[in-house]
Amino acid sequence: MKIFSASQLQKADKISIDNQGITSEELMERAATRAFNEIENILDENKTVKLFCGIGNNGGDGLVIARLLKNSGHKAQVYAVNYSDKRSNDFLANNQKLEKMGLKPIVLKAEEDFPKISAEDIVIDAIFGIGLNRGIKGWPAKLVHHINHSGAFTIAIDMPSGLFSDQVPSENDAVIKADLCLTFQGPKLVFFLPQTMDYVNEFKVIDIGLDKQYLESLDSSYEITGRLEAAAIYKPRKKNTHKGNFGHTLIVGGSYGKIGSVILTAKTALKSGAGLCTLYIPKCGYIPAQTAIPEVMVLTDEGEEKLSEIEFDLEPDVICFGMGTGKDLVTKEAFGRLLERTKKPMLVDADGLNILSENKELLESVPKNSVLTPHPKELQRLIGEWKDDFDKVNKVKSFVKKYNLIIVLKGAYTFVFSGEKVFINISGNSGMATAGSGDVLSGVITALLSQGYSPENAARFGVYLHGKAGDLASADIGAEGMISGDIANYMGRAFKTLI
Ligand SMILES: NC(=O)C1=CN([C@@H]2O[C@H](COP(=O)(O)OP(=O)(O)OC[C@H]3O[C@@H](n4cnc5c(N)ncnc54)[C@H](O)[C@@H]3O)[C@@H](O)[C@H]2O)[C@@H](O)CC1
Ligand SMILES: [K+]
Repeated sequence: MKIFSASQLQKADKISIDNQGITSEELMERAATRAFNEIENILDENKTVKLFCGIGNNGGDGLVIARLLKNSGHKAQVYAVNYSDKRSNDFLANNQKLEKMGLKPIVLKAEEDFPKISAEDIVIDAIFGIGLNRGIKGWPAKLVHHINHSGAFTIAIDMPSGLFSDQVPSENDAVIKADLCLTFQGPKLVFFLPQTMDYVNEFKVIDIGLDKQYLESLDSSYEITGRLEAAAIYKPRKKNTHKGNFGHTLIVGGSYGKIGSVILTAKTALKSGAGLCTLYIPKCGYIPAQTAIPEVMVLTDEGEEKLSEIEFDLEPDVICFGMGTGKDLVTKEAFGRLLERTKKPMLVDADGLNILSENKELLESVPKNSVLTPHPKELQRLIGEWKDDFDKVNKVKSFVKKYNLIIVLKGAYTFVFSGEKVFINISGNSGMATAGSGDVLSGVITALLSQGYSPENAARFGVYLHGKAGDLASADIGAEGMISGDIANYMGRAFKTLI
């Protein structure tokens, strides 16, 4: 699923109206009716709905919803948030229809007019949608705070009012905090960025029937990775195969006290379908690794406690480097030599990334199309500071183009940057914020690379599977109870959900 900008959606509205031979009022009726159907599904008859309508088309949607609520016998109070006297045509048309039914919106013009909102009420926010072009100021801003402080379950129509679709609000801007956002046609980029995601606790996409062909023709850098997209990438195994078909992964990492990290990565690689897996670790890790995973082969470095040479006599299909290595000079130098010798795309994580950040000249030697998996702090060390999330996204886009790499930026929504594209993953949960979760992610992506997935698909699919395995683990044992080894243990079941 592509993510469209506000201007693309506004244009798609117009084109759909023309192609379908309908009026904009009819499109509004369709969009708002579908939103109403969702609202009705979760409405409890005893609840009072307080609808706050702006005076543009987002407000028009609110008025349609008010009419439908009244028709189906719900208790609804409708307020027109009169921040200006320039009402849109479709707002006016729907206001008339509502008045004909004997329901006249109460006009709010100042703070004295604000109604009491109790925590038991349901608020529908139809004040501003994608037409927002400046921060909300004055008494409407106070109304937004009044709604946010009420404790009422708040449903935003299309966008939480005050949230821009293409910029981060400033600290002084008033923005609705929506428990649920019913968003038209597709989610907006700001729903996924760390600085703005908290305004949308949950969102549901309402298909308002815009012209499919036109939408498909639109260019967008941003795409969602959900179940459908993951299933399209998945290549089920053929019957006539042997372990050699699924590749040999070499996982290089670990140091004294941090052998667990590479063990987790290797275990996950095997549980994600890698045919063979060899661990390359300092000597001190030999017994723990052999004991923890009998299926893995273990090679040891000359170094007792840290990697110092990285010499091996095998031809892996993919090399993964960096978890638990530390950044010692001998390790850095051995990593540099490994990069020089490696031609196939590899995966670099954790201290591997920190070594690259401290020795930027090494970035030129990272094989093209390699996958780097930083968390935000590691990313900052790699690319420098950013002003806000939009600036960060642009900086990462330039970085991946400059070095021909793929960046997996880990977070509540993990972003995969590849060429012009940014893929936003929607599986996963807060239980995955636990030690070693990143080591597991490296394991699954490495295993997919070894099985012949392209680096972009391996990154995108691996991130999805990692999140899905986390969701299955959380459903069974709870977000607090799960540890990263559980994510590895649920990997097979994550694949099975795609069959
Ligand atoms: N035919 C269509 O175009 C459809 C539009 N729909 C709805 O229409 C919405 C967009 O409607 P509009 O373009 O009328 O815009 P909004 O309803 O979001 O905003 C109304 C107007 O307020 C003004 N404004 C913006 N920021 C302001 C601020 N901070 N303070 C005061 N005034 C401000 C702008 O002039 C803007 O056009 C969508 O989000 C969606 O809810 C849907 O009904 C689907 C169909
Ligand atoms: K809204």
